[in-house]
Amino acid sequence: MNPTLSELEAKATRQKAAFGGDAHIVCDNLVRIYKTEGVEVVALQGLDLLIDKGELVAIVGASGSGKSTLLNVLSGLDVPTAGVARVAGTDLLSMSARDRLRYRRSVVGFIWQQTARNLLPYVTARENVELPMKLAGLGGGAGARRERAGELLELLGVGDCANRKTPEMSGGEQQRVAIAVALANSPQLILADEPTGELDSETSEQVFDALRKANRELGVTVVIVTHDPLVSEQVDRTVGIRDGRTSSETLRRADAEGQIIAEEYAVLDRVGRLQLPRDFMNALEMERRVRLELESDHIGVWPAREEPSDD
Ligand SMILES: Nc1ncnc2c1ncn2[C@@H]1O[C@H](COP(=O)(O)OP(=O)(O)OP(=O)(O)O)[C@@H](O)[C@H]1O
Repeated sequence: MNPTLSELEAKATRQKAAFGGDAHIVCDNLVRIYKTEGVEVVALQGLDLLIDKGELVAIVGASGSGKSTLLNVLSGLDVPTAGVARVAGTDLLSMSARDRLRYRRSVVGFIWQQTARNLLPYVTARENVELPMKLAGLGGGAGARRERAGELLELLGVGDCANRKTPEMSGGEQQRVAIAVALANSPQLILADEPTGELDSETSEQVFDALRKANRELGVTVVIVTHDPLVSEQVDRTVGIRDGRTSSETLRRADAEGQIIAEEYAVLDRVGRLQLPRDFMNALEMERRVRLELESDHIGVWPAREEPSDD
C-alpha cells in the first residue's frame, strides 16, 4: 500500500531531525549568496558540518573558500540564504532581532585577527573584560564582574596586564585579553578568525595555548579559522573548506607510544558527493568523468577510458 501524505511528511521530518542529532554546531546544506551590483557570489555552496560540544576544531582553506563567511554565520553576524545552521539548539536562520542580540552577547564569543578590533583602546584590560558582562546585565554587581575579569585574565596568563590600557600591551597579550573578553559572559562557543595571523610564532603559540586552555578547562567549544600550521596541526580535527563546501577532514590521535597520527579523509555528504583533492585529480589527469569500481572493502576511482578516435 502506498504511504499517505502524512506518513511521508513524518518520514521527512524524522530524516531532517536525524542529521546532526544533538551536535553542538549543525550546518546542513548551508548556502550564502552575496549580491552586489547585480552580481551574485555563492560563498557557501551547500556546506555540511557537525561539531560536538567541547571540540577544538581548526578550519582551513584557500583565500575566498568561504571560511570567514561560515564564521560570520555561526557568530550571528550574518544570515545565510538557505539551509540549516544551528548552534546549541538555536536556529540561526529564524532568530528574531532580539534573540540575535542575546545570542551574540551570551552564546558566542568572537576574536578577530586585528588586535585593534577586539579591544577598546582607552580602557584597561580588566575594564575591557568587564564591559560585555555590563552590557548583557550579567556577572552580578561591579565587584563580582571585577573578580571574574581578574580570574579570566589570570587563567589566560595575562593577569599582570589587568591595569594596562590596550596600547601598553604586546599583540599577543592583546589577543589573550581578547579571549578573556570573548569568555566574559560564559559563552558555549568561541569563534576566532585568524587569531594568530598578525603574530610571530612564539607569540602565536601563547595565544593558541590560551584558546586550548579555554577549551579544556572551561569546556567551551572552539572553532578557529587559520592559515597557521602551528594551530591547524595541533588540534584534534582540521576541517578543509573548498569552494564553499567542506572537502576534507584531518583527524589526529595519539598511538600507543604517544606519537600523534594524522589521517586525512575526504568528506562524503549525505547524497554521496565527495571532492577529490585537486592534486590527486591533476596527477591522474582526471576530468569530468571517472570510472568507479566497487570492491569488497573499498571503491576504486580510475580516470575515464580514452575514447577510441575515428582515425
Ligand atoms: N560582503 C560580501 N559581499 C560580496 N561578496 C563577498 C562578501 N563577503 C565575502 N564575499 C565573497 O565570498 C567568497 C568567500 O569569502 P570569504 O571571506 O568567506 O573567504 P575566506 O575563505 O574567509 O577568505 P580569506 O582567507 O581570504 O579571508 C569570496 O568570493 C568573497 O569575495
